[in-house]
Amino acid sequence: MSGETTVPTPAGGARPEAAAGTGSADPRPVLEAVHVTKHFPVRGGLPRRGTPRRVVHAVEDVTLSLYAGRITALVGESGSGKSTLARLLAQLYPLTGGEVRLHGQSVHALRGRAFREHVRKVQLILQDPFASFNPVATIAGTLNRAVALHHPGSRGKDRDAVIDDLLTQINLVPPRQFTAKYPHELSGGQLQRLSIARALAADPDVFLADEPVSSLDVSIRLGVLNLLRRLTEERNAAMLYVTHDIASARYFATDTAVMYAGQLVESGPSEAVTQQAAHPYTQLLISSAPDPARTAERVRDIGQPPSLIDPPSGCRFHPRCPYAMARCAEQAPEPFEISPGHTARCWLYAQDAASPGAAPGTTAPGTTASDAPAPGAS
Ligand SMILES: Nc1ncnc2c1ncn2[C@@H]1O[C@H](COP(=O)(O)OP(=O)(O)OP(=O)(O)O)[C@@H](O)[C@H]1O
Repeated sequence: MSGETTVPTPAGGARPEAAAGTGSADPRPVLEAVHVTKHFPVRGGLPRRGTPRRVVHAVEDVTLSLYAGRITALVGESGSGKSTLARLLAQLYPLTGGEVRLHGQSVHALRGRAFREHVRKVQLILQDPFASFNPVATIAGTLNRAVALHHPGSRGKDRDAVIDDLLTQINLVPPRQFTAKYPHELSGGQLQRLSIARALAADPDVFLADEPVSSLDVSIRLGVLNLLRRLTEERNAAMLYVTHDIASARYFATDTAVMYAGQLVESGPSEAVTQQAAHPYTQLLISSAPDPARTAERVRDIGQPPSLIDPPSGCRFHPRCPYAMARCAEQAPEPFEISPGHTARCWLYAQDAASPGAAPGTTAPGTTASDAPAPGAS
C-alpha cells in the first residue's frame, strides 16, 4: 500500500481544531497496560470432560502506555476488544494476565480504598450519556454527589462554587440556568458534557473516553471532542480515546493504536499510523472509512473478524490478509519498528522478509508474488 492513503475528516464533518498537543515533557507513562490479557468464560453449555473450558479471547497480550497531555486513540472494528481494554485499565474487570500500572505502580485493586483511589484518578466516560444519569436527580444533585465523593471536606457554598466552576469548564453557562434541570431536559451533547464535568469533579490524571461522541448527533461531535482535548491539555491529563473512526484519530489524537481481534496490530504517532499505515489491517480499515470525496469503488469490503473463542493461529489477521505467507498462520509476529515510535505486528516487516520502509501493496521484498496468496487465503 502506498503511503498516500487518503484519510477523510472525522465522521461528523469538520476537523477538530488540531491534533492534540505534544503533551508534557515527562516521558514516563501515567497509565500502562503491560502484556494485558482478558479471557471471558463462554456462557452456557458445560465443557466436555477432559476438554478445557471455552473462553472468549477478548484481549491478548496488549501493551499500551498513556502519557500526560497526550491523547491516544484506540481504533478497531466492533468486537476487537477496545472497550474491554478500557475497562481493564479502569480496573472494572480482573485481569487474566499481565499488569496495569498507574504512575509506574502495579494496580491490583478491585475493591476497597485502593480501588476507589484508582477510580478517582482514572475516569471512564461512556458512549451513552443518557444511560449514565439518574433521571430523577437534578444536575446540581448529580454533581453534588460527585463533588461530595471527591471533595469530602467541602460544604454548602464551597460545593456550589465547585459545581458552578465545573459547569463553566464544560461550557454549560450560565451555570445557574442548568443546575435545577433534569437529564431529560438536556440534549445529548449537553449530557455528554455533563458526564465530562462529573469526571472532572474527581480531578483525574487519566480520562478513558469510550466512544464519547458516537451516540451524538453529527453536528455536535466536534464541540465535544474539542472540549475533551482542551481539558486534556489544560490539565496535563492522559486520555484514551476509543473509537471505530480512524479518520477522527488523525485529527484528534497524538498517538493511535489499532486493535484487531483482541490484539494490538499497529501503534505510533497518529500521522504515521494514518498516513503511512503499515499493517494490512490498518490499511483496510482506512480504505473502508467513509469519505464523501471518495468514489464508491475505493471503499472495500473488509470481511468479517474471526471468532474470539477459536481465534486463528499465528497472526489473527492472516485469514483476511492479502499478503499472508505461510509463517503468518504458524507464528504470531512481534512488533516490528517501521519508524521511530511506529510499530506493526506483521511479518512483512521482519528483517528477513521486508527491507526497511517497504510496505505491502507492491510485492514485499523477500516475498515473491507466489508467496503472497490471494485475499482470504489462509
Ligand atoms: N462481559 C463479557 N462476557 C463475555 N464476553 C465479553 C464480555 N465483554 C466483552 N466480551 C466479548 O469480548 C470481545 C471484545 O468485546 P469489546 O466490547 O471489548 O469490543 P469492542 O472493540 O469494544 O467492540 P464495540 O466497538 O462494538 O464496543 C467480544 O467478542 C465480546 O463479545
